[in-house]
Amino acid sequence: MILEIEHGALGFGDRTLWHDLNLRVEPGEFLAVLGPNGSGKTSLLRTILGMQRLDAGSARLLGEPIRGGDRRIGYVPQQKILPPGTPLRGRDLVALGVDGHRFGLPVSRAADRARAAELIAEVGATGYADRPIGRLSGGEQQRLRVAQALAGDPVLLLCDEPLLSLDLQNQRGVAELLDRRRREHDTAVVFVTHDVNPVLGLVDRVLYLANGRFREGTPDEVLRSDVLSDLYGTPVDVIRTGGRVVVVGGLEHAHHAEVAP
Ligand SMILES: Nc1ncnc2c1ncn2[C@@H]1O[C@H](COP(=O)(O)OP(=O)(O)OP(=O)(O)O)[C@@H](O)[C@H]1O
Repeated sequence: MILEIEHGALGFGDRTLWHDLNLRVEPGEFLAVLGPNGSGKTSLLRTILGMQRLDAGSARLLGEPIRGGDRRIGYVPQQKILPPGTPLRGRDLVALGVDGHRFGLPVSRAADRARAAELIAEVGATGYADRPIGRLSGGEQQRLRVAQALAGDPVLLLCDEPLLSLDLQNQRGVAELLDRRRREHDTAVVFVTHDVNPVLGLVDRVLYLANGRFREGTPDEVLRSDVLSDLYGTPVDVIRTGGRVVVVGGLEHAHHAEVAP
């Protein structure tokens, strides 16, 4: 098992984000973390990264207590498009992932350069890796961020809304990249998103956070009107149409992007 959270609880002030959270993630598994704004999705990733302590319970990576800065975890943070003037090439961004953690130590530069080139090729970015990163499209920048996250050859990849602001074609491209990684290397993927549709075909299990509670299971087990109505505590309709899932209702809680027009 890659990740195990037992009886996890987290809150801020008198607000509980989630409690009694039991979660196991197996090698190669794709877990989507869903839920409305503020339900604690990013905080869950920060907990797994060791940047946020649980109020109760335990979190383990490969059987050991979570510690910060573990290179066996790759992280694709919430996307920020970099401004055109950013004085960095795509290749530099990836190289930071390769040698950034050994800053100040003698390093084998040639080996690092070769590793960066290998990662860049893995995400299909060789053609533009030497251009200023701020001049690349959102999709191109995102591929390079994924390459950086893969630098430590992670067993677990945490992705926070990695498809945000990408067009459909780029959404598909980045999702396929993550999918290939888990199939070829058995890397587990924990993927935070407000819209499950772009990855619905890849998702093994869903963790749905809302109202200080959660539901966990396959998409068919969780993305159901009765299950989400119970979770939100208000009537919610889950509509499946044209291969998509649309969550309607629970308006004051649901994320706008999940609500049908
Ligand atoms: N360090 C902190 N101190 C106090 N409150 C915090 C802290 N970190 C997060 N919060 C609060 O916890 C709640 C959950 O935040 P989090 O970013 O995990 O939500 P989210 O589900 O990722 O939301 P979104 O979909 O909007 O990104 C928010 O109300 C946030 O303000």
